Amino acid sequence: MAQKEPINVCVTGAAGQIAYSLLPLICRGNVFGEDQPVNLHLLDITPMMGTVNGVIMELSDCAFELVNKIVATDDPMVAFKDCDAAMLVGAMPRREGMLRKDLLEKNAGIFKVQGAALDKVAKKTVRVVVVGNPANTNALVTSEFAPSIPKSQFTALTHLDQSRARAMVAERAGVNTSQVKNVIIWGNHSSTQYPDVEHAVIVSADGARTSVKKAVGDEAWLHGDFIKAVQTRGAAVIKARKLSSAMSAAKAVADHMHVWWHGTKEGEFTSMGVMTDGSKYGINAGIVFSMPVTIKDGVISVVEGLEISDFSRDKMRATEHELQQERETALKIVQ
Ligand SMILES: NC(=O)c1ccc[n+]([C@@H]2O[C@H](COP(=O)([O-])OP(=O)(O)OC[C@H]3O[C@@H](n4cnc5c(N)ncnc54)[C@H](O)[C@@H]3O)[C@@H](O)[C@H]2O)c1
Ligand SMILES: O=C(O)CC[C@H](O)C(=O)O
Repeated sequence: MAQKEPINVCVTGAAGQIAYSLLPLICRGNVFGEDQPVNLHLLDITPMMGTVNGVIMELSDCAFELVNKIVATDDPMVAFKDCDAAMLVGAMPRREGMLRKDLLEKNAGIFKVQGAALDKVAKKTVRVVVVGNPANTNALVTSEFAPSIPKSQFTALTHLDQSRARAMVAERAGVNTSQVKNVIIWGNHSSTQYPDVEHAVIVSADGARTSVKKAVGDEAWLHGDFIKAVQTRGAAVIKARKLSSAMSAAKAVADHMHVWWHGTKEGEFTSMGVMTDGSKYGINAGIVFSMPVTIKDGVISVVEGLEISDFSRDKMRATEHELQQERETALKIVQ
């Protein structure tokens, strides 16, 4: 069988923690497929290039068969050249005691520069996932500065929140995580996000579907401690590790891009931050808001027509409000 042409995959923040767990997943074929060769474009800032070279030495020592070429650079114009996929990880993580606002001030500028570079040199079909926090608003900034690339190509990572929610539900219901489907993350990758199980199901080995509500049988938990635990899980990891989540974040980035590349399964949806156009679930236009989506042939479509309870509506409003405020602050910073 003829070998596939390599695709160009950029990972920013290549010297950092998340990249260290993410790169092996890409190189083993866990993201783009086990038959898909990759040219890796690794971007970091100038002082980190020594570390990036060490990472490249290790990648070489792994002898990954799918790696065709590796380019290491501190120049976004080189990193994004002809890119098919861009994983924008590089940004400062929050440490204990830091506020979200502090991160916006520190990181928004990075995404202005990278958006402008993507605009000039990446393929117009490039699939971008923004991981660096605040991920939703950084995705918005990236897209603002890349006007020649369709807004549909910019997404923010909320897959980690989805995985956290599925794992918590699975544990509570006494089932395997793989059985928990269609949990939705609405809104911001922050403590206002709304992990919604009102449409979620547990699928048994014979294909029977039971609502999560029924399987868990504890609405007070689902409406209370469960939501809080998902919303604050990132902070809990920082408190315990004294470092931001990295292994789980890398797995989530890989899963996010894998589903974008290969599509969602029949009857299933996944959540990601997408640019709003004002026509879905009453959420205002112009923010990157996590929604349930299906994906076919690389095209992301928001799942429409889900019934939204008053409880859900209130939670969605709160996270929408936070994103609108972040948007205002960010656009002032990068103007
Ligand atoms: N969305 C999510 O679910 C999620 C989950 C975990 C972490 N994060 C975020 O991901 C980001 C990275 O986390 P980490 O633990 O890998 O951090 P890290 O500090 O270990 O690594 C970040 C890397 O980015 C690099 N960097 C900084 N500015 C850059 C620029 N302009 N261009 C390219 N690279 C640059 C740094 O030099 C560093 O090597 C943080 O903002 C963190 O908060 C998001
Ligand atoms: O900074 C935070 O509170 C969260 C860090 C990271 O995004 C995560 O979800 O683990």
